[in-house]
Amino acid sequence: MKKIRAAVVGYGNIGRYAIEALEAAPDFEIVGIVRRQGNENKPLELTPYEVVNDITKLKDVDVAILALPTRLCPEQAEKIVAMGINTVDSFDIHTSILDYRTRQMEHCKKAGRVSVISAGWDPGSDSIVRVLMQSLAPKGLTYTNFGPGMSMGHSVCVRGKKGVKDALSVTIPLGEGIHRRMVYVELEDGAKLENVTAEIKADPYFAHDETHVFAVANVKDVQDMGHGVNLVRKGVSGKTPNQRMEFNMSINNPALTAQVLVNVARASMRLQPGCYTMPEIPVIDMLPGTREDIVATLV
Ligand SMILES: NC(=O)C1=CN([C@@H]2O[C@H](COP(=O)(O)OP(=O)(O)OC[C@H]3O[C@@H](n4cnc5c(N)ncnc54)[C@H](OP(=O)(O)O)[C@@H]3O)[C@@H](O)[C@H]2O)C=CC1
Ligand SMILES: N[C@@H](CCCC(=O)C(=O)O)C(=O)O
Repeated sequence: MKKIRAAVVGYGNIGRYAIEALEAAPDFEIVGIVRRQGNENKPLELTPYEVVNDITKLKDVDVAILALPTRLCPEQAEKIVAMGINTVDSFDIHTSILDYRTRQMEHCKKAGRVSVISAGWDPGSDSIVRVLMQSLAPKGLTYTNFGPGMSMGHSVCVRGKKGVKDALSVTIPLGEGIHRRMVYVELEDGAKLENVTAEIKADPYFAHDETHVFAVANVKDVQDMGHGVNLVRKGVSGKTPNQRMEFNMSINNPALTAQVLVNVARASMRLQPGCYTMPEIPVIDMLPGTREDIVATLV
């Protein structure tokens, strides 16, 4: 059977784990990796692969996994679908997802291609669980409690601030979906902690949560990629109250996110042209194999 030809765009945390997830998948082949620096200082583990600085240099790519900082995804998704290549990404600014989907829908329909956006674990697989739980108990309350653990979106956001060499943002659950942000920054020479703190607190990633910023000598010494979620809903099925449901996971953040990106890259090959979020995709299409085998074994 013809394998799905995937490219990975960006070789940071998610990019590295995306390569591993693609290598472990039975139905994918890696066409190449797109990096800002191209082939320069190619890491040893990428020896078997073509590394380029522009996706146009790779042949016959079916789907591009955008392992880029969230804020760069919309622009790249627009550019890459216009080349006739499907895209998947883990864009995680929840308040901007609908706008992004609306804009990317137009680009996908014009190009006759598919984008799956905001696919990771949150937004992503948690979004599917929230939709499912709400369908099981249509009236009620759902709480998404993260961590404690490293939020990659928040860490990437802080790393992009002036005066910051490296950063780690840890999410602390306070209960009922409320979180505290503990941010550890390695500052550039001459940068002032108070200026960096003010910039972080003003960013939409942090503006609505209690946030504390600390300077550390070396972020690598305090980093841990573990994270997790506790999703709970209590509500009413029909007219019957007290229905309580819960979903928990404790994970390596980039490994889980990359696995989901590979799953939706697969699903993208089976969808009609358009832009989708995860609850809009049949979950069965995220697995390799035939629908018949999956129905026979998992339904
Ligand atoms: N939805 C979800 O559940 C989740 C979403 N995410 C999202 O994934 C995103 C990526 O996270 P992560 O892999 O840790 O990020 P990294 O910073 O580790 O990697 C991003 C890579 O993008 C490339 N890149 C291209 N342009 C730029 C630029 N201007 N600045 C910085 N990097 C650039 C770089 O690769 P190169 O040098 O090779 O060009 C870089 O290594 C996060 O922003 C987060 O929002 C993360 C976890 C979960
Ligand atoms: N989008 C997150 C994954 C969900 C956890 C989260 O949003 C948080 O810790 O705030 C991330 O970037 O790590």
